[in-house]
Amino acid sequence: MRIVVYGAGGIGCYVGGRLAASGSPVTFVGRPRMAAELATHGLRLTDYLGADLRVEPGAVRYETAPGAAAEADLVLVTVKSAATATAADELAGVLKPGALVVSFQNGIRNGTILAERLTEQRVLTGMVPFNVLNSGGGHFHQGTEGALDIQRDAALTPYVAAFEQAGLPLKQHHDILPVQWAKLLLNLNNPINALADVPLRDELSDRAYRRCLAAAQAETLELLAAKGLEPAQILRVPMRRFPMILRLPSFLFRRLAASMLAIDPLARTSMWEDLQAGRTTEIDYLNGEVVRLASELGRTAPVNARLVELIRSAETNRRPWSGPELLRELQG
Ligand SMILES: NC(=O)C1=CN([C@@H]2O[C@H](COP(=O)(O)OP(=O)(O)OC[C@H]3O[C@@H](n4cnc5c(N)ncnc54)[C@H](OP(=O)(O)O)[C@@H]3O)[C@@H](O)[C@H]2O)C=CC1
Ligand SMILES: CC(C)(CO)C(=O)C(=O)O
Repeated sequence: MRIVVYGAGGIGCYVGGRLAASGSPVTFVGRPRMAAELATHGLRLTDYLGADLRVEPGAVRYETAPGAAAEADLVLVTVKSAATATAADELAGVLKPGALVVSFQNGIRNGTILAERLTEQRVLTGMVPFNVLNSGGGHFHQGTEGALDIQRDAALTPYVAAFEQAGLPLKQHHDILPVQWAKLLLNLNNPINALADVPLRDELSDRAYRRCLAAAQAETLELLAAKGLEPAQILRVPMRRFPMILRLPSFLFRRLAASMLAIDPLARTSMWEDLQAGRTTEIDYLNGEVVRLASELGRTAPVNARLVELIRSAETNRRPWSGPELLRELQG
């Protein structure tokens, strides 16, 4: 039952690391920079509940060539969305027929991109609800709560115990699409956090940034209603009530939505990390997905479209946006 993590960065090292720390045979496939880091430091996996686990350098199997996936029974795909098609083509050249492939990525279409290219394998869609902070030196920290969500499938049965053992139980769903859209509603905050250039907790404590997110979510919820798709409830409150809660004055928000601010003080979004590292972001797969949905319905999504444009421009020319400034821009 060899597990391969394909695209082992923040999420891949954390999820694969916890599986390895609890005794599962895991091979990581990723970049030479990460291979060197883990060869020196090994892995340290911590979480908001106080877990502190280690995988010693000699026990981390980190490879940089796709061929390392040839022996995989289960592949966890954890590349960013823009890299999915290339990863799928590489995997198609090496995987055994019948191998199980799971996308643990944000966005809606990664599972489809994988399935189109991996016709001899079984592809499932998963979702990671929590934040992982890559602190460097092989240390990955889960900063928020949540179980791994995944499309229900009998092929998962041999792996359920391993994930349970790793402290990452799988929550299986008959229909994963409403779960993906619920997560995407939260990820609409990724560009706002990346443009704000502050930790998530500071950003969500600022009502102007929250109103930006509320506007992006309200626009998306209307489109989903028009499409007849009800997002799943993945947090304590139904998704459709989020915009109203986000718009509350800060003293009320802190009182009524304390759990939304229960985030590691250093945590930021994966899109902030991309801008920081000078990489192309996932904006086309997040807010861009809303713009696509609007056009499919013959409508527009001006708030999300503007966020796409602002991130496109920040990919080459970055500067921090204050809350009121960003709100004016989105209302404009
Ligand atoms: N970080 C977080 O807190 C969360 C992230 N997510 C989602 O999880 C997914 C993964 O995110 P995250 O872990 O942050 O991303 P990272 O960028 O940290 O990790 C992905 C890694 O895969 C590498 N990679 C890309 N293409 C290949 C390839 N063909 N072969 C081998 N390695 C490759 C990347 O290298 P390079 O950069 O050089 O291309 C990078 O090191 C995303 O969809 C993200 O939105 C979901 C929940 C929370
Ligand atoms: C968990 C969350 C919403 C924030 O870290 C995320 O998915 C991301 O950063 O991409």
